[in-house]
Amino acid sequence: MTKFSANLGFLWTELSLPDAIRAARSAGFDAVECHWPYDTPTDDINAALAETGLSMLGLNARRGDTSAGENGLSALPDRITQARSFIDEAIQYASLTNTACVHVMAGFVSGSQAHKTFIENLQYACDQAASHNITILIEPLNSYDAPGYFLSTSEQAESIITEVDRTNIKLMFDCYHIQLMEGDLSNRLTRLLPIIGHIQFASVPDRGSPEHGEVCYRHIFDVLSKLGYKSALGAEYKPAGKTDQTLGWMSTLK
Ligand SMILES: O=C(O)[C@@H](O)C(=O)CO
Ligand SMILES: [Mg+2]
Repeated sequence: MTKFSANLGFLWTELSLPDAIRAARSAGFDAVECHWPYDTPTDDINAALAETGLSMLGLNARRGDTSAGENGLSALPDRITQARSFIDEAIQYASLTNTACVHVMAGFVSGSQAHKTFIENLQYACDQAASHNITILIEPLNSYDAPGYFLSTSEQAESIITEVDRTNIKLMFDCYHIQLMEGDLSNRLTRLLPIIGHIQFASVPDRGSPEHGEVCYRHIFDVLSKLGYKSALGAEYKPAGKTDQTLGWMSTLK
């Protein structure tokens, strides 16, 4: 039976994070994950997790000045100090909430200096995270939604992971982004499984609930089940309306 994690960056966004955790439990999710939880005290998160019995699978380091369009700082050569302070903050928050993974975002930049900066910041993040048993994730984003984002394909992520050369760095394989950029999801999931730390999904191309669109998630989840993948899959889609009214897929895709 497939397990699902509710991505609270997109689902139940009208609720506070603790109440969204409770809503995810009531809806039958097996775990939760979020984007940027920093306005919520860790005690409130922990109370909701304890009450529901759910665990938090992942959170993101801050992205920088989002009003100026920033989307991560970790590959920006002139922002290393701030990028590392966001990494420290994310690891601290994850450690206090027993969160398994921290997603470190690269940002809008390109070139060899950016590549070097991203590698070194990721090595820093992995070394800080190791003693807390936290895994660092990197996620390729598609170039329709995030044009100019430094990391855009699973192939680039694979070579970065090799170069970072730490045991606690993995790929966040978001089927939505990877279908838009590269396709061939079944073969790619199979080949990349050893370096995958978390999987997310949404319909393609509209990033809605997963029962429609060009990807047959029934097939993808069967592939993962045959591969022995047991971790909860992250439902990271933008609900059309109230989240509770978009969950019909949960019973058919279980
Ligand atoms: O796919 C996404 O957008 C997310 O997983 C994320 O972490 C923020 O960009
Ligand atoms: Mg994602």
